[in-house]
Amino acid sequence: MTKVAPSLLSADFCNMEQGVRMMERAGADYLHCDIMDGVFVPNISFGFQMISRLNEITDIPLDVHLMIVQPERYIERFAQAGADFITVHAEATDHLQRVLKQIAQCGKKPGAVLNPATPLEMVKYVLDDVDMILLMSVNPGYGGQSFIPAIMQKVEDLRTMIDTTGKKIDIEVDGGVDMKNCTRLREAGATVLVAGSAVFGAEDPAQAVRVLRGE
Ligand SMILES: O=C(CO)[C@@H](O)[C@H](O)COP(=O)(O)O
Ligand SMILES: [Fe+2]
Repeated sequence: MTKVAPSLLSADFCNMEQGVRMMERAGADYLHCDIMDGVFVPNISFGFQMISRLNEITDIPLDVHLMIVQPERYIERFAQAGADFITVHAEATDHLQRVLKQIAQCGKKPGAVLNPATPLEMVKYVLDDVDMILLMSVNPGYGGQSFIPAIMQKVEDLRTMIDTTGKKIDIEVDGGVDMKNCTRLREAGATVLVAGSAVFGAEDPAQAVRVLRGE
């Protein structure tokens, strides 16, 4: 079944716990935590301390999306802070396979992330090393952007690539996911949908989560 990971980037940063409780009530499967360093992306969000506190206050698995250069420098710190999934951008490291191994060695679930213009070839030879591939459907850095339509085909192509190997790897899609494109995304093969504005901006977040999940 499709999982929904609301992005805390769309929560009120002065009331983060309230945002977490709202997502617990809404039935979120994961909490998506966007870590931005102001170098890989033109924005700065939050870091270890936030992950650590989130881990203390909730049982929902933390899906930590690292938008930082040379993520290998900080894997242990995010693992210790309580991340469950750690995803790293293929564009941000020269040694993707090594970083994915490092995440697994820390006992966490590794994922590779591709920006919209990055070809699927970049993950073709690391499929043994991931639990998840995250396809960005906006250029990373901000919430509330519009879904790039070409990514629908990319999801289909990645599903074919994964299925031909027989491996069980989640396809997560992040950026501009909403009620209008979620059905097609699930049909294309997405298994985890990240949604910031579509859930936090909804009148009824629980209903939004159900629609995104296809219930
Ligand atoms: O990683 C990112 C942005 O860089 C995302 O996780 C956004 O935070 C998703 O927000 P919406 O596009 O769903 O509003
Ligand atoms: Fe994200």
